[in-house]
Amino acid sequence: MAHKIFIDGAAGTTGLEIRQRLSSRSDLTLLELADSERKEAAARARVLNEADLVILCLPDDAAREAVSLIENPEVRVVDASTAHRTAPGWTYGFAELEKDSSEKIAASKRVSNPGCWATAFIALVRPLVRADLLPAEYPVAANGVSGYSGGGKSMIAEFENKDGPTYTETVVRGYAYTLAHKHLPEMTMHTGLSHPPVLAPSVGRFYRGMMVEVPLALWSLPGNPAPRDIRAVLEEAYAGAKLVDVASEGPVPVTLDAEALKGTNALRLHVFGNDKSGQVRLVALLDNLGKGAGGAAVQNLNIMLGLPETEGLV
Ligand SMILES: NC(=O)C1=CN([C@@H]2O[C@H](COP(=O)(O)OP(=O)(O)OC[C@H]3O[C@@H](n4cnc5c(N)ncnc54)[C@H](OP(=O)(O)O)[C@@H]3O)[C@@H](O)[C@H]2O)C=CC1
Ligand SMILES: CC(=O)N[C@@H](CCC(=O)OP(=O)(O)O)C(=O)O
Repeated sequence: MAHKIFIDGAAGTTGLEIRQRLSSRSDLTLLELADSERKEAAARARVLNEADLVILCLPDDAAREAVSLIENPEVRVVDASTAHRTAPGWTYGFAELEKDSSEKIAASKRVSNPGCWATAFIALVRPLVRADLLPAEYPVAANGVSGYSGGGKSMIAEFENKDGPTYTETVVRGYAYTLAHKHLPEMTMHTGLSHPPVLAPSVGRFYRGMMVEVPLALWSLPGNPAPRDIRAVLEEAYAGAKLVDVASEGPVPVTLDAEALKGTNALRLHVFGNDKSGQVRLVALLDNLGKGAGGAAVQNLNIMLGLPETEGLV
């Protein structure tokens, strides 16, 4: 029998993406609410408790509320918001991260979907911390640019709705100058770093796609690792993964495009190094709505329901 799935927040940016990925699948039945009911707690509570698995594509407070409305102990949850990414009792839904991540996701009733900046950063840094190439105390920084769909409907309106009150002509803008970006807690916890990284994000005038960079001065690390040591650790960490790969060491590209993986569920890691200067630039490319949100949520759903990990994805 088909598994019953409810997407709470199905009319939002992430919800629509996920709906699109699931709607043609014959192994799933989507439970849906009429537009007039989609924000009514009683109607949501009914379908939240009827489903085998729910995906929350809501602002953080509404995601917490949705979890509180679930009384049926059989219902399984994938939360795409920031609300539960470091919460006890929740499994971090990054299937490729640790050798047993997929197994833990499969066994869990509560799975939090990683943030898009966090996905890129953790993918690059966690294997290096685990291999002791990067000491947990090391002061790591990261920068990058995301498409504006990363900010959901309100940011999409800022960039697209010419007649709206928040419209902007901006091409690239930095943000998070409070040094308190909402992904920092998960970035710290799930890499094993002792301190939050310094994150310098920006958003650009393109809909989807992102590029995140972690520059490292290898000469300052214990044991003076070479760029090839960093590459070897990352290649080993993601060997066999279908959605994450380390770009092969070929001719160094002149430029990289933040939109390179838009429309895909892939996460590609690049290692650019210079042996003489003892420096590397680690770069992750992904689609914020793919492996950065909807793609990862569908991957987690597949794993939790015992379906092939990449069903409906590649
Ligand atoms: N966009 C992205 O790239 C990513 C987003 N996420 C996370 O996914 C979640 C959704 O984000 P996103 O899709 O971008 O945001 P959107 O603003 O595009 O969508 C949120 C949806 O939730 C609906 N909603 C708000 N409050 C309630 C409520 N109380 N009950 C039911 N529905 C409600 C909104 O309704 P209405 O349409 O009326 O406004 C909207 O449709 C967020 O937590 C976000 O942080 C995670 C990774 C990446
Ligand atoms: C461009 C932009 O504003 N992006 C959002 C993150 C999008 C995202 O992935 O946030 P969650 O995963 O936490 O929902 C931001 O940096 O706040």
